[in-house]
Order: sequence, then C-alpha cells, then structure tokens
Amino acid sequence: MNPSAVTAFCPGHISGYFRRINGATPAATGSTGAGIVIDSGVTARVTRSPRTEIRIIRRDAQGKTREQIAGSPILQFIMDRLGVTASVVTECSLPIGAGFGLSAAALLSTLTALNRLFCLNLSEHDIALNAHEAEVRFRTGLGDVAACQGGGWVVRDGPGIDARIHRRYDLTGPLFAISFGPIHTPSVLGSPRQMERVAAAFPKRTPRFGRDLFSLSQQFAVQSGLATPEVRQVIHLCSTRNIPASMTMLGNGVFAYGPGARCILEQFGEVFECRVAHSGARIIGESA
Ligand SMILES: Nc1ncnc2c1ncn2[C@@H]1O[C@H](COP(=O)(O)OP(=O)(O)OP(=O)(O)O)[C@@H](O)[C@H]1O
Ligand SMILES: CC(C)(CO)[C@@H](O)C(=O)[O-]
Repeated sequence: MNPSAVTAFCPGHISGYFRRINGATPAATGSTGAGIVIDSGVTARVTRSPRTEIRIIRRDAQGKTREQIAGSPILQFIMDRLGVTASVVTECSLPIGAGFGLSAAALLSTLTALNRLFCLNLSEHDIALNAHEAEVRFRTGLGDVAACQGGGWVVRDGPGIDARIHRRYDLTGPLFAISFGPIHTPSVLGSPRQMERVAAAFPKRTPRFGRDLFSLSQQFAVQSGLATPEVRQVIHLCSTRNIPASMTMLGNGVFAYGPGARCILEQFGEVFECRVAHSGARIIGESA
C-alpha cells in the first residue's frame, strides 16, 4: 500500500574550498573542492495534497520554532518538474544561507520522500541528478548535492554527481560553527570576477588528513577574498590556540574542530555543534 506521509533526512555540507567548473549542461556544471558532510541538515515531511504547499521551519536546540518561511522556489521547481503536488514541511536547526548547504539538503530530503510517497521509481542517482541540476540552475550551490550523496569529509575531483569523491572519517571529534549572517550565494557564483579570484586561490594540492583540510581551506578563504573581517578575526584567534578553523563557504561564518573550539566561538555568537555524517539522504519514517 502507498504511504500517506513520508519523512526523509539529508545531512548538510560545509564547503571549505571550491572552484567553479562550467560544463555544457547543468549536469556537467559544478565545482571541485573539499568540505565536510555534517550530521545536522534538513528533515522533509511530505503528504499528499491537491495543491503544493511548502513550509520551511527552523527550530532551536530545544525544538522551539525560530523562523517560518512560506514557499521555496527551488522545491516548487523540482515538484513541477516531477509533475507532483504535495504538502512539504522542511525542518532544520542551522541557519539558511550561511554555508551549511541546506538548499541541497532540502532538495535531496524532499525528493527522497516524494519518490517513496508517489512510488516514482527514481534511483538515488536520479534523485541526486535532479537536485544537482536544480542547484546549478538556481545558482544556490555547485558541489553540495554531490557531497551529500554520502558522509565523511570529502574531496571532489570533478564537477557533478558522478565525479570521483573521496570520503574520509578521521575527524571523529565535535565540530562547532558560528554564523555572522548569510551570503547571497547566487550573487557570488554569478560574478565572473569573484569566480576568477576563487579559481586563483584554489589549493595546489589535496588535503592529506582532516586537520589539513582546515589549513587549505583557511588559505583559500583569505586568498579568494571571500573571508570577511569578522571571519578573519575568529580564524586568527583559533590559530593562536592551535584550533583548526575556516570559513563556511558560502556563508559569513566559521567552522572549527575539536572540543577547545566551542569556548572561542561562543565569544562571537551562538554556537552550533555537529559531527561528521556517516551517510547521505535516507527515509526516516512513513505512515500508512
Ligand atoms: N531548509 C530548507 N528548506 C526548504 N528550502 C530551503 C531550505 N534551505 C534553503 N532552501 C531553499 O534554497 C534557497 C537557497 O538557499 P541558500 O542557498 O541561500 O541556502 P543554503 O544552501 O543554506 O546556503 P549555502 O549555499 O550558503 O550553503 C532558499 O531561498 C530556499 O528556497
Ligand atoms: C559553491 C558552494 C561553496 C556554495 O554552496 C558549494 O556548493 C561548493 O562547494 O561548490
């Protein structure tokens, strides 16, 4: 029997460094780079409905609603493309637009849930392809969908979801992040001048281990000109205490590794704690 409601979860992704690659199609367009798939992301609950209604809810650590947004053009686009209507409620606790890859997580969790609700017979590959193409079209991300197909800290060797992706799990401790506010991703990704600086700052080698990812990302954040003064200040303070830290691409924020990071970050604002995720999008519940 077909379920009446399905809930799916997808982890978020913090990009440490990236370079835009333009392909002939959205599927072949994306980025290479490295980042961390995190165990905090987006949960999407979908139910049958004659009209599509989308609600985004952001909650605090206690489950209290902090923010509610009606509608999501990118989710609406993907649903129109699939030819389905449903009521969709997404929930997250990390801030939107702050470099946690939540648009990719929202797409992947919603598509995973819709696929089950309507028995669409899409493979995981089809789901990732649809999500990636939507991200590229809307300029909301380049490499987040590719990364969120699995867990770990990741190095992506090419653009798109079929690129070789190396997943590693040697960052076993807690990660902490703060946000000074969003950065409008489409404006940065759509600026040829900014993309030139980003390409020039792309590291000449790949990270050898988890902490190395932070060093390369830090150099990239500064050399690309993307690091804001407040991000630079926090990263500098972390460096003086030997704490790996860098900028959450593309958000005005910092992510840092290890137990000592919390007390530094909390001097600057609300601290979000997460860990490296071990898997990508999945169904977490359904009702008959
Ligand atoms: N949790 C969510 N639920 C549903 N839609 C979302 C969610 N997060 C983002 N979106 C959709 O994606 C659009 C673009 O989001 P945006 O790229 O700014 O967020 P992000 O992915 O968190 O940011 P970043 O690219 O910095 O990682 C939003 O305007 C919204 O329509
Ligand atoms: C462009 C980007 C930094 C923003 O989300 C990310 O998608 C990436 O790493 O390609």
